[in-house]
Amino acid sequence: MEGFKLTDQRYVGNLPKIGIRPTIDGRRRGVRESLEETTMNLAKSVANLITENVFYYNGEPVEVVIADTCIGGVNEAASTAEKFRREGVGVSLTVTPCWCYGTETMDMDPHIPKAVWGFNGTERPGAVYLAAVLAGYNQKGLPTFGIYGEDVQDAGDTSIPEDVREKLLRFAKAGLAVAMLKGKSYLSMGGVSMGIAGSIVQEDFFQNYLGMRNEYLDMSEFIRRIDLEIYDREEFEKAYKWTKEKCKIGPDNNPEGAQRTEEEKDEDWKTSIKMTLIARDLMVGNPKLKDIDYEEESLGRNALIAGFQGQRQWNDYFPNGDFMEAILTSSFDWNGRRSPYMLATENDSLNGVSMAFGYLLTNTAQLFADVRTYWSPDAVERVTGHKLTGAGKNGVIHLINSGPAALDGTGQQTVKGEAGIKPYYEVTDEEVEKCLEATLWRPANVEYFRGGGYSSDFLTKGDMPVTICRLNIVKGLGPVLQIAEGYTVDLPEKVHNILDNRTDPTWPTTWFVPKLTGEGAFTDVYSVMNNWGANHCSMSYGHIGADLISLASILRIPVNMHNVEEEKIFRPNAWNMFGTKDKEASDFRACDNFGPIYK
Ligand SMILES: C[C@H](O)[C@@H](O)[C@@H](O)C(=O)CO
Ligand SMILES: [Mn+2]
Repeated sequence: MEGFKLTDQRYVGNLPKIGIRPTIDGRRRGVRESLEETTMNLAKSVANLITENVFYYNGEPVEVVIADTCIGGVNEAASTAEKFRREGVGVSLTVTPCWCYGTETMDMDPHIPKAVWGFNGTERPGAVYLAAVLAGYNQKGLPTFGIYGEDVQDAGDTSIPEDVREKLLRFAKAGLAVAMLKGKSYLSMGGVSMGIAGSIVQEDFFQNYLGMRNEYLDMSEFIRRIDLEIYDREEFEKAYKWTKEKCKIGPDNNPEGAQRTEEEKDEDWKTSIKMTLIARDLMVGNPKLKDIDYEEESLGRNALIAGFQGQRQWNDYFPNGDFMEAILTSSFDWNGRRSPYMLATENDSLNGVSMAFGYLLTNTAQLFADVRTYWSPDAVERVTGHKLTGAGKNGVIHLINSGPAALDGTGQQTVKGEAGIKPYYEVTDEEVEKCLEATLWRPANVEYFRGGGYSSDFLTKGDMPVTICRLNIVKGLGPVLQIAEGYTVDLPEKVHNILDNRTDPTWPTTWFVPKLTGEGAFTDVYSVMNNWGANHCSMSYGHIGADLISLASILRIPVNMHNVEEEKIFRPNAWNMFGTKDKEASDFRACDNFGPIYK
């Protein structure tokens, strides 16, 4: 990102780097000398590929560290490991064009995601090393991705073929996501929301699978901070002014007698803004709080992910969390564009993790939603008189929740000339305005939210490639991930209005259709809905199913349902040893065998 300045160093410590390990045949007096330059050049071209294509959440290019020397044996392997520790390397990528000594050159750190690229040449046997070292990794229980290009290259060729490039980048992104999660917190603001199992925080899962810690607070902390004005008061004034200018208040849908008064509504608006400031400060701290003598509060909880219970106790008495959730999960606020915060509605921690997966792989805002209704073509026709055609012809799934989805989900940003969602550092000021313009803030439904508040109401533009995913936990099995790639759909206005009015029209709607494969859970649209494992999903822009699969495999989370093309599936080499015909079943066996990384 040329000219991009780091504005937002929100987590404790440095961001994890990617370490490159050029391995070499250790024999001096001829062999090693003849290979030094080629091997180091290979490392350098992989480093360039990564810094040009992989970015941290804040838009900075990912930092790459190359071993000081080629690694010809155990001494150099140990020095490299030492350097990587010193430099904060979180992902390891070994490259070689030649034969080297497998277990003598391996990276033995069990907590660092690993891949090896064995150059496909024949003058020197890089592919032979690849096979030998992967056998070593498998034998030692250190799952490692193997990268072997399909076409033979000439010795000394430093170009990276397309298939190799795709795998290197997929691994780099997935590995980095794993490294980014490690050491961060999930902050549970409140307890279990309305009996939603995802808001029962499973500590063992966070600790063993993600390397994260769990932090908790009671929602009364919001009251204390509101009453004692423990937030940046100048920022509050700025935010209030901004929202008055930019946030369009929509019609009140409550029956007349039940509507909140204008004074109550203005107070709700102010409280909603304060909740937003407070939730953010609770997650990541705010140096400004130290200036007003709240030094402890200024530190925050190092939370990469948080959840807000809201319903019931809070929302029964105070304004709901919709404004807070929608603004924090978006790519902008009154301070301008900034990276989104992963804040799960209803404290659904498992959906919060699903959001974080999508976010860390793409740097884009995620849409938290209820997977509300499958509308079959027949049901739509019965209710609206309209026969669905085009992308929605096989039926549509209504994604809608009580107003927390990121405003980026309006689809008002442009990617290659089409509607899309971009990382905040690529979003333009004009696109921010368009997202705000496409959103109405509707006085909350007071039957559900007795304390009032404001729900964001928008309709997602159609034709965007998107992926929904969801992490579930099954007793005895552990975590499982489900993934559905598909598209957002435009319905005729009249049809949308009739269907939307059957739910709560004050909430944001996305019409979603999965890509169908005609098999299993993707036989038809109904079967996707019918196989969804919980009430929520997280939606990410783009078809990122293959990236999610690679990420899940590093975390040893099996994928129980996906519609990703077989040729894009990329998992550690060991997975092949659990069976090659039925990849879904072998994934379960491999994950079970290796178990969570941080156990
Ligand atoms: C208002 C309702 O309680 C909604 O919040 C409810 O449908 C859900 O979102 C459940 O996940
Ligand atoms: Mn919900």
